[in-house]
Order: sequence, then structure tokens, then C-alpha cells
Amino acid sequence: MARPWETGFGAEGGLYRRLRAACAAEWEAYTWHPFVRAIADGTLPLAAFRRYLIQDYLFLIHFARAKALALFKAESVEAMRAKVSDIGAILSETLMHLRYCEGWGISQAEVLATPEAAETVSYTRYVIDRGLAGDILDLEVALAPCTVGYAEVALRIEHDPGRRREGNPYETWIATYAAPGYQALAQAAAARIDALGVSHGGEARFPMLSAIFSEAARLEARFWQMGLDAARGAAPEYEKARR
Ligand SMILES: Cc1ncc(C[n+]2csc(CCO)c2C)c(N)n1
Repeated sequence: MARPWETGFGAEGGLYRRLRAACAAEWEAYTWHPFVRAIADGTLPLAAFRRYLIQDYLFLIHFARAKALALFKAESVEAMRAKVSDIGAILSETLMHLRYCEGWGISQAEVLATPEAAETVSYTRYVIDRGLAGDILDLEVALAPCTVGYAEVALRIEHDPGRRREGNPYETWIATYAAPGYQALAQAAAARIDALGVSHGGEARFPMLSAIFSEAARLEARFWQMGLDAARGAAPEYEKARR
């Protein structure tokens, strides 16, 4: 069977595909996590999705900050303009996200009152830290599992034989990332990694870049797991006390 998510992003022999291949186990654990499979067949407990959605709002805010750092680290005025546009899109997305949460029965007040989970803090601050310590290539590599990974996740879901469409409560979520507009954005992110790999010595820096990419993929998998843990009532004690 064709596996378009394996070939749809980055050029063959390019840095993106090399980074992805170098952490095959982490990448699989992220992009085909039980949370993702349960979205595909519609069996994900609503409590898991709600926990994920609230934390994803907090995630987006810090993702916008990481993109703002990419503006600062950009090396041309064209690249700076592209980042301004990305930041604007993410900040608009945070507003849409609050409305989307309301559709799931989560009030704006509840979202705003929820503290960041350890999984949200560790992932977003890790990305920002790699960007602060490194250059634009380090930062783009730390950001890529988020941007490109979700496009791959959507393709995997769409090609899953266990995929359920009728009555699947997660159709709108899937559609967001399967949309051509989002897929193109992810392809552009992988192409940026390939281009920076050539211009910024990706070969010599590969061990460090690979460590960053694989750590970001591992933290994405933990983010899904945080959602599942909430459905199992396995949230940390200190967070239970707040409910
Ligand atoms: C944990 C987590 N990881 C990735 C995304 C996806 N995502 C967040 S911002 C952005 C760029 C385009 O706006 C994309 C694709 C998410 N929502 N949550």
C-alpha cells in the first residue's frame, strides 16, 4: 500500500527526510500514537480530547512565541515577513481555538483558568530553548515535528483502514490538518529544513540536529499521552485538587 506520508514532505536525500528516518521509532510513536488511532476510528474518550484541546490552546500561545523567536533569528527580510504572517495566523488560531473549545462544552473561562500541564511546559520551552541557544536551523528543526508531524498524522488517519467517518466526533479536527492549505504549509516547512540543511552545514551538524528533532517528536508523543492519561483519571494529584 502506498504510504504518502512517508514521501509527501521534504526531498529525497534532503535534511527533513534524514532527520525523520534517524528517529523512526520516536516518529512512529508520535504520528501513530494510540490517541491518533482513536481519533481515526472515533473511539477517543471525550475527556481525553477535552484535556488535549485545553492544553493545545496554551501550547499555541507558546508556539507563537517560538515563531516570534524565528522572526528574530531569520536571516533575510523575506524570511522575517513570512514569520510575521505565521505569527498572525497562529494568534488568530488561538481565538478560533477558544470558539472550538466552546463547541466541545469547554467555556472560555475554564480554558483561561487551566494551568499549563508539565507536558505543555516541557515541549514548548524546549523548542524555545533550542532556538535561543542555536541559530535558525536549530529552531526550524525543533519546530518541524509540530508543523510537519500534524500533516503526516492527518494523512495517516485518512489512509487508515480503521478510519470511521460517519458519526466520528473528530471529523472537524482531522479536516483541519488534512486540508490542502495545511498540507502545503507543512510541505513548505520541510522544504525550508532541506534548504537550510544545504546552506547551514546540515551534514556536519547532523548529530545535534537529529537529537533536537527526535526530542521534539518524543515530546509530541507525550502531549498526546497527557490527553489519554486524563481520560484514565491519571492526571497528577496536584491537578486533581483543582477540579
Ligand atoms: C501539540 C501540538 N502540536 C502541533 C500542533 C499543530 N500546530 C500548532 S501551530 C501550527 C502551525 C500552524 O498554525 C500547527 C500545525 C498543535 N496544534 N498542537
